[in-house]
Order: sequence, then structure tokens, then C-alpha cells
Amino acid sequence: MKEFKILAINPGSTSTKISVFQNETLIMEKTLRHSSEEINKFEKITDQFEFRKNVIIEAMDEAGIKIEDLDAVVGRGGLLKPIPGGTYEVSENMIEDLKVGILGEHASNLGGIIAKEIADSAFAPSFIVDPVVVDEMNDVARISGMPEIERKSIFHALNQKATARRAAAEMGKAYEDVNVIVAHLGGGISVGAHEKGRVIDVNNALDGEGPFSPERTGGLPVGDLAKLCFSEKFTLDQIKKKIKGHGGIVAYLNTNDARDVEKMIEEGNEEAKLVYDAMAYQVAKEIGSCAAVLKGKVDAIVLTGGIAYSKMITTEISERVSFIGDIKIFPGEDEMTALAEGALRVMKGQEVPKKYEV
Ligand SMILES: Nc1ncnc2c1ncn2[C@@H]1O[C@H](COP(=O)(O)OP(=O)(O)OP(=O)(O)O)[C@@H](O)[C@H]1O
Ligand SMILES: CCCC(=O)O
Repeated sequence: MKEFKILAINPGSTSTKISVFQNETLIMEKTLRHSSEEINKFEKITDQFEFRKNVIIEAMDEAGIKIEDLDAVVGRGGLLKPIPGGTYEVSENMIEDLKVGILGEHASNLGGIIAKEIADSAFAPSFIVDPVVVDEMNDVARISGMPEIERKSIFHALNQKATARRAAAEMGKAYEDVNVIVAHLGGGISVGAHEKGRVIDVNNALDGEGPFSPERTGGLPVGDLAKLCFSEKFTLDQIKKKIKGHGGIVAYLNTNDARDVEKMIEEGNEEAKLVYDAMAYQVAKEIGSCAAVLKGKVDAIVLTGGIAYSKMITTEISERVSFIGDIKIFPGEDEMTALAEGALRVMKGQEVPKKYEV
């Protein structure tokens, strides 16, 4: 059987992770860290394209892996127009939307752009898989209550879908045959209701919905937020930063690292305990909402992301939601494998790549 060599690229805000797979086997893995000095030279995230591409090429060179030997390159997809989940061919219109930041700036916008550039030089195809804008929401979930504002699906689609598939496999079933609630607990938090392979409702993890997280406020009491916006104390940029970046745990406790918070709690800091408990409480409430979305038919609840390593948090959440269904804990995120698997399904002819035609 033909073996495929696949390069997966996952650009984050301060690092670019790269992995090379020979079919399912990982043969090289590297996290290329970028100092704030290097990154801050660039005005926009997409301006970092040449810099990050060159760093990847150097790392491949050092590892002795030739670009021309690659059979495909896959990147984490960014803030595109809303699309259903799956593996997409990188196309010119996609590149345009990623470059202009059609839905905003995000490090993952670079994933598709760099993947295409490197793949083109190897005369190989390039893909993105389950970008953060995967939108499979039911229409009823789009209604916010204010006609000027529609709810949007922006979440950790890549890790949510990969862990939901893994939960289904553990239950001996296909993803398309189960109902799963996935709570991704990372720097941002998203909680999605997966109904037979479609994420029919999920909080917009990037822009003030759902539970608060280490760096984001999640949903807020809107009347009070409106008053704050018109208090003339803050600019729009400052308010946006309060919602995403400087909100949530970091605003209360001055750290975005859950491990620091646990240390504070162990040392008797009561405020830290209250804030940490509140985050777990809000995640549990969101899981409860998703159970209602799925009409109580829940095969499993998955807790994933970096904070799912925390026994304190997973215990606190489990106490409130275990009545809904079995809880599976998959700590961390395996986005590199998820990217490679998405590309492999296409290369092996198991899935037809989707076209970005919106
Ligand atoms: N062993 C651990 N125990 C508790 N918390 C942990 C542990 N390891 C990592 N974390 C926490 O996980 C959080 C980061 O999670 P993760 O790495 O999933 O986020 P990210 O990739 O930066 O952001 P996102 O998941 O939103 O894309 C941090 O708050 C970190 O403190
Ligand atoms: C919302 C998806 C990814 C992120 O947390 O930035």
C-alpha cells in the first residue's frame, strides 16, 4: 500500500507547531517558538507569513526531510467564512479570505497560506481541516434575541471533532452515530453539542459567549456591559481586550495559567478558589444547556484541552454533570494528529476534499 508523507502546520499566537507523518506514524515533531520581539515586528498576523514559512523550511532541513518528498501539506485553518466540518483543498479564493482576514485576525489564518506555498513547491496538494469557523449549527441556534446580532459558530472545531471521533470509537461506534457533548478547556473554552456528526450548537469561544476561561470573559450581563462601553472610560479596543485576552481568570487573579491558580488555592487563597470554582460551575452549566439541545440523548461527555489535566476542575465539573452521561477525559489536544488524519483520509481516497465555495 502507498505510504504518504504529510507535513502538518499549526500556527499559534507565539509558536508554530510542525509534524511530519508517514501515514499514521509520526516521524518528526517540533514546536518553533517565536519571541515577542520577533512577532511584534509585524503589524498584522499575515505579515508573519515569510518569517514563519522560512523557520519551518529551516526546521525541515535540520531534520533532513526534503520538501520535495512531501505528498501533502495540511495547515490549521483560520477565520474563513462559515463552512461545514471536513478537509478542504486550499484554493485561491480561500487564500484571499485568509489574507484579508475576512472574519478577523487569528494565527491559524497563516496555516492555509503557508501550507499552500510549501505544497506548491513540492507539486503536492494542500489542505486545511476543521477550521475554527466550522458552522453546522441548527437555524434555531442562530437566533440571539436581537435581530441585529446573529449567533456565530467559532470554536475549537479541530480538537472537538477529533476527540468526539475518539469517544465514539471507544464506544465501538462511528462519530456519525452518536451524540456527544465536548468541552474544550484551554486558553479559550468552547462547549459543543455534537449530534450524529454535526455540531448543532456551540458557544462562540472567541467573542464573549459561554463560560469564562483563563483569558476570556465568555458571556456577560449585557446591560452592564453596554453601560461600561458608554462610560467613556474605555475605547472599543480596550473593551475588546477585556473580553478576549485580558478577561476571565487573568483579570481576577493576574495569571492565565491554571497551574498557578491551583497553587494559590493550595496556599489558602480564597478568591482564587471562588474564581476557579466559578469557571468549573459555568462549564457545567454550559454542558447542561447542550444536554437540553440534544434532548437528553447524550452518549458521552468529553472534557479535553490543557485544563482537562486538572483533577480539581474535572472533579468539580463531573460532580455536576455525571447524571447526564458517561464522562471521558482526554487531556490536552492532539491537533497535529487530527490535521494529518484529515489529510490522510483524502489521500487514501476515504473522503472527497471539500471545496471552499462561499
Ligand atoms: N497539568 C495541568 N493542570 C492544570 N492546568 C493545566 C495543565 N497543563 C496545562 N494547563 C492549563 O491549560 C491552559 C492552556 O490550555 P491549552 O494548551 O489547551 O490552551 P491553548 O492551546 O493555549 O489555547 P486554546 O486551547 O484556547 O487554543 C492553561 O491555563 C494551562 O495552565
Ligand atoms: C476559538 C478557537 C480558537 C481559539 O481559542 O483561539
